[in-house]
Amino acid sequence: MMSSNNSVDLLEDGAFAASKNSWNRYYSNSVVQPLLTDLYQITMAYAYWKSGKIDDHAVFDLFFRTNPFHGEFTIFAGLEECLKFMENFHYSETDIEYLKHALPQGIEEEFFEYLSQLTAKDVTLYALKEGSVAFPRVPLIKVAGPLIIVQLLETTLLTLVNYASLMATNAARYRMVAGRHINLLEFGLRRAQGPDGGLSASKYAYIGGFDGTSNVLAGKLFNIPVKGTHAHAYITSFTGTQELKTRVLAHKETGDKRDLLELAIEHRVQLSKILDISTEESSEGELAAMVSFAIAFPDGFMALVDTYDVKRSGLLNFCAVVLALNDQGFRAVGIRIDSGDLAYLSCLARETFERISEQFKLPWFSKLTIVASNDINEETILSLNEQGHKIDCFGIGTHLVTCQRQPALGCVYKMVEINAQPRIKLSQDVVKVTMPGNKNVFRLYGADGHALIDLLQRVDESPPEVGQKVLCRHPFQESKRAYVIPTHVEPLYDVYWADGRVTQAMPSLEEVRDRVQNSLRTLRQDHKRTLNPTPYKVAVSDNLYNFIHDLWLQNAPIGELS
Ligand SMILES: Nc1ncnc2c1ncn2[C@@H]1O[C@H](COP(=O)(O)OP(=O)(O)OP(=O)(O)O)[C@@H](O)[C@H]1O
Ligand SMILES: O=P(O)(O)OC[C@H]1O[C@H](OP(=O)(O)OP(=O)(O)O)[C@H](O)[C@@H]1O
Ligand SMILES: O=C(O)c1cccnc1
Ligand SMILES: [Mg+2]
Repeated sequence: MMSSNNSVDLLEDGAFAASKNSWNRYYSNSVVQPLLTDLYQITMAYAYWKSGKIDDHAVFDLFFRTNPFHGEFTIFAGLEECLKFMENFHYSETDIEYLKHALPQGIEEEFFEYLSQLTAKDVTLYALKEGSVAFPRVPLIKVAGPLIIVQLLETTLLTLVNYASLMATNAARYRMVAGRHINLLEFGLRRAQGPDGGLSASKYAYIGGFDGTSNVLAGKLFNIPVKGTHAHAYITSFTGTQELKTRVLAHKETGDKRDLLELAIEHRVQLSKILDISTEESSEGELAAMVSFAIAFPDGFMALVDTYDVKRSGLLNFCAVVLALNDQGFRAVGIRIDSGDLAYLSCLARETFERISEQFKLPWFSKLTIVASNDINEETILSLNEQGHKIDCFGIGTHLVTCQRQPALGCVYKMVEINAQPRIKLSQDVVKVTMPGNKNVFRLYGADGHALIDLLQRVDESPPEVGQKVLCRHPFQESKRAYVIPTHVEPLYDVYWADGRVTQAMPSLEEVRDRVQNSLRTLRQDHKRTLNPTPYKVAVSDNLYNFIHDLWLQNAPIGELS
């Protein structure tokens, strides 16, 4: 397998270890700026300003209502990017010029002066830890501060959290079905929703549990391992062995030079008898391509074997080149299969490797890596697992990065309090009713150590205590209640932004990636299974329950029957 460090077998050591530097700390996506918002945020800002609401203090919750992919959990991601946005929040001179032109005529000049001085310094942002599992209705982020600025943050925060969390969740689901020991590579850039979608996909796939990406810029910016093989074009660019300009490869230790093509042809004759495949059927162009690729990367030789016919051509040519490389002291890495029945072909390839391994007394030959790609999704992996396969690594693009099964996570940003007065948004649809007021969230753990329930409380309530009975209520169904005696209580919020600066040391991407797996481990298996998972409970305290329902009654108009 190839990497940016081509002298290293990447499947062994993983990352682009040459540089421990991450550009990520300095990289801030220049598209993420205050004008990356919906026009209505700015028109509202003017109307708030004009109506004297400049000193109003608001609290907004950012949350989703249903888990994606018919699952019962979501991975929260995107927080670091939100904080970078808060840090850089400032309208430039050209932004103001543009707004003067784009907003309706008649806007007072003083408003533009106000905007030009506006920053996020008076805002406080609370959030769950990036990479932790999260559930519907629990605010992932809570933002408090002057109404105008807090409102102006809405769209940008949502765009930073929605796709990031969806993507990290998708990746974590692929990791769950693939199991811990399979390598997962993200190959989606060409299919992603534009360049920014592609870059975000690589970052959040890694956080969600992928091992690397083919996206080189993501590798540089986020210090994610970059990995890859080659395309069919490399094979089809050769029509015959006469096209090989270089055939010589020096022995890795002795420096003794041999013609790699000649060695490969000799081995191919021998192998054709062992494997009972005629050399007539195998492609000369494919052999030439493999020999030339092996000469370019003798330590990381990896080849696509499905360009013509896996059984009759690709595998035979590949194994011949691997034996030729072995003559010259090099150990190949493996194959990629990109079409056909991946279960059958991977078993066939493994069997072939095992036979050769035994015949030539080369134990490592049986362990050559088998990479599979081609429109793979969660269901394909589950089905391959059921059938039995010998794949070591999946290369996944389209379904992963476009989140084909559910292309958006419906995070929303709702006002829950203004000037210390709670606000509730009513709806015919009960799941759309907001949870009013400034709230805190606690995760309560059960006797077996698993997370049992998330409990929302009003901020002025005292937190639940270990060993003390807590009444947990369904937010909308009066009869649904339970007592919980937690063995551990985890407050879910930390303050991440206050007094104009980031208030926590930000974890590295690796740490966030580890948190995803650790956090998922706290969930019971039945919440995580693919088919009909059990919903995780999100409850409110008795106090919050009564508060919501009193407010609901106060705000719901009484109808008249006639
Ligand atoms: N054993 C298998 N079980 C379930 N799904 C599989 C298996 N093998 C491959 N698949 C999936 O089946 C689909 C096959 O794709 P498709 O019908 O395009 O065939 P193909 O092999 O790519 O053919 P072509 O060579 O013509 O491109 C892919 O999505 C692939 O991931
Ligand atoms: O299938 P995905 O999950 O998106 O993975 C990435 C795909 O991109 C590459 O080829 P491409 O699809 O461009 O061409 P191909 O279909 O002819 O292989 C690769 O060979 C994979 O098939
Ligand atoms: O390196 C690969 O094999 C690769 C990269 C991108 C897309 N498909 C395959
Ligand atoms: Mg394809």
